[in-house]
Amino acid sequence: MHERGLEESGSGEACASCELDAAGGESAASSHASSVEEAAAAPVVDLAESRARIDEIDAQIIDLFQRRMRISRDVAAYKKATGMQVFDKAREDAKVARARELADDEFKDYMAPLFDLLMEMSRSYQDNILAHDTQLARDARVVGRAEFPASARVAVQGVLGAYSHIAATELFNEPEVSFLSTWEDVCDAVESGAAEFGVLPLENSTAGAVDRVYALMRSRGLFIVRAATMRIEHDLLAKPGVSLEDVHEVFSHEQALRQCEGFIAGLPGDAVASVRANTAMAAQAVANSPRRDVAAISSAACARIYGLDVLAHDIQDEGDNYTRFVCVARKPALYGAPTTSSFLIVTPHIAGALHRVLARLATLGINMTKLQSRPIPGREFEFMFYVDVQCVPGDEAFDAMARQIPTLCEVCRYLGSYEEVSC
Ligand SMILES: C=C(O[C@@H]1C=C(C(=O)O)C=C[C@H]1O)C(=O)O
Repeated sequence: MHERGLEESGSGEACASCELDAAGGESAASSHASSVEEAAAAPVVDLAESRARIDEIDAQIIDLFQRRMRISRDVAAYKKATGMQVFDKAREDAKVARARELADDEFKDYMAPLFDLLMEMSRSYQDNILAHDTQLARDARVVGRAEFPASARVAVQGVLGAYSHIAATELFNEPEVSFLSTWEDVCDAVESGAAEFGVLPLENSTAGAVDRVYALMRSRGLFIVRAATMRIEHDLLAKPGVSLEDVHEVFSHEQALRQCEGFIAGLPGDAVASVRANTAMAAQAVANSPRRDVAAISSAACARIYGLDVLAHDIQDEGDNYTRFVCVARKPALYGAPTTSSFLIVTPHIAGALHRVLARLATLGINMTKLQSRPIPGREFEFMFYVDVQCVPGDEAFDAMARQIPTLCEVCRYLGSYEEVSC
């Protein structure tokens, strides 16, 4: 009964545990190995022979699978002619329930994952045949290739020496930088054309996602055209001649202060932490202060800009600290050698909706490098997802994905394809 349907003709295919039953009078292989003597007495099933039998069955599975998929093709044609959706939940639920009924008790629980996979492949095949012309596919078709510009008008939030400014100078050889007060202002400048590009921090390896920047990626129509990961090295800066013993107050951005708590606690002069809007402003405040007992946690670049000395270098308590910045523009473009694409999706609020998206990426052989969930404003307990994948327009996998993934989502917005650089 173990190979019901496939072996109806009774080709003599026997079950290994039945053979053991016959030979040793026991039903489970594990009990055969319960003692050394019994294990020695038990007949060992030949591995090569078992594998040869598995190979034979697999050949039949392949044949049946292909027959099933060819029928799926007919179903796709029917759905195209009648305008029916590819996914039919009621039919799939009934199929899994029936498979559980047909399977022996021992194998019932394998039926749902087995049929989920079979039906996912059948749906993927149908979606491919239907070649949906989605907005994502249209956006990807028009995105052009170009060299990344060496100089440009670039907007950043903060002041001279802020990490976003350093990122802008790493991304562009000769940026003409404008310093704005907020990330919203940076997006406004890019949208209005006042700046060609904006540089925004998207995530930090210790502090996590920068929620407000993610929200802007959703609400604004901007595209990522490059990403830069920068190792953040926090330094302690003070006026020339000030020593570690003199420091009684340390200025910095609250995240930097948190990342250097242990260092501050270990300072000889019982120093207290004092929050500033950002690390560059902290350096500026030390430079402008008449006091000689203050220091700033900031960057080596800010030491040069504000005429301060580096009292201690690389002072964060824990290992490496990276921030990933994105360079955004009004239009998508493939600059240099892009490898990563980002998009934002909202899946239907039903069981398995996100699973179907992830399964489709797996079916298409696409490597997903990020999945970030954020609440949808105004919709309680519903989430949108930011997805990064390792393929770009023009790749066969991307083009298939662009036609298929939007059909599984309520919203699927392309956020751009870009090269990832480190600085
Ligand atoms: C093949 C069909 O399309 C899809 C795939 C199914 C399958 O592979 O069995 C079942 C339902 C649909 O989600 C169908 O509608 O019958």
